[in-house]
Amino acid sequence: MVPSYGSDSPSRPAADPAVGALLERTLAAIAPADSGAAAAARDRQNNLTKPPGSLGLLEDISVRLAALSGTCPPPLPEPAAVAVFAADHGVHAQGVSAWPQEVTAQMVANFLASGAAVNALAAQARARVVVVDVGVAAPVPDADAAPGRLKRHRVRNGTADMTRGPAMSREEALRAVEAGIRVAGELVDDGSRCLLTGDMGIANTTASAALIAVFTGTDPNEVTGHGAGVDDATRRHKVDVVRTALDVNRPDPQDPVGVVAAIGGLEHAAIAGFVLGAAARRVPVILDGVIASSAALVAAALSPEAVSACVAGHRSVEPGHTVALRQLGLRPLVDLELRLGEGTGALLALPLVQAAARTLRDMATFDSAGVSDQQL
Ligand SMILES: Cc1cc2ncn([C@H]3O[C@H](COP(=O)(O)O)[C@@H](O)[C@H]3O)c2cc1C
Ligand SMILES: O=C(O)c1cccnc1
Repeated sequence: MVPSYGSDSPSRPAADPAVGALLERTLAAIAPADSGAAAAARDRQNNLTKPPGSLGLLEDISVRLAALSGTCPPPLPEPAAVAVFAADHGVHAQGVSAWPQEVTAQMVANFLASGAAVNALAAQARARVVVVDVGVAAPVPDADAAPGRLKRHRVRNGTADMTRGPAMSREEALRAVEAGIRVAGELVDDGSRCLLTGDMGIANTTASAALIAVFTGTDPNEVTGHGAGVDDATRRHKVDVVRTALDVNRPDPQDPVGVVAAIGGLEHAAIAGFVLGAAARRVPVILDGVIASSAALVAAALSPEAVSACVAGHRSVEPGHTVALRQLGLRPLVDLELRLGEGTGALLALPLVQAAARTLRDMATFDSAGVSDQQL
């Protein structure tokens, strides 16, 4: 069936009644974290051969993994897969990026040729890379040239300019969310036990700032950064562009799909779905930078329980990232002053998440090792 684009407003129901059903099923499948498994993990941590609490944040992560899986010890979060969701942005026409829009499609080709930072770091962390075209504005390489590595879920050729009206229709946003859910499900069905978010979309830090401003109620100036390298004057212009987009669309945070349709990107919608899909399958999802965390705000607005599946991989230098993480209640694992995206920060955190599960699973207890647990 050929989907109809651009006809329905984001505040009205989707025109195709089948669109949205997968999202509804996914939201219904997300269950609260298992407090019994969390208590068992906390208890086990306190009986392992180390001073209680000495593994710091790794202990907290191990408890979160147990609560998510409902078992103690939880399964090791491996093998891992990073999904790089790629899309273009109509707001690029407002001069908000230092880079031409074609770079999105060119970088997709680079990902498929294994030449990008995400590929190098995925090789280092032994993670699989899949690239998902949810809305690139130009042709991308033939999927046959990269079997199993390119997933075609293009909803439209980039969004419309959000300073002139909604970036996309509600139906398009739902299609992108459902593409993300599908990708998460396919990766888990293929054996992945840890999912990582990645993004590629020139101008997507502008849409991210708009999403974070709406969901956190923060002034756009506080959440808009330099992205992939704009100067200070252009950053100030980006703030004005975000303000205009909010004035024109008046997004309502009570309607998360409407918000992402109005001022988000297709990759934001898809990453929100990816997070929800991971949560429904009770598989951890490591969030990358500001794009991922702005998309996680959409997911959290649809299902607060979905945050239980999320680990914040890192803190990027984008100011909105810190604001979004605070709202999500997530503490980033590494802070290397990255400002790249693609999934790089999530991949750097992956060995730490795996270490958290492995220490909980593999260490001896005071009893089993015959070590005294009595402190002086
Ligand atoms: C060569 C290149 C590779 C990238 N990989 C990720 N990004 C990152 O930068 C873009 C967002 O920044 P802005 O909003 O300022 O355009 C996104 O594509 C993001 O993934 C890249 C950007 C460039 C130029
Ligand atoms: O925070 C990020 O992930 C980021 C920052 C700048 C450009 N792209 C991504």
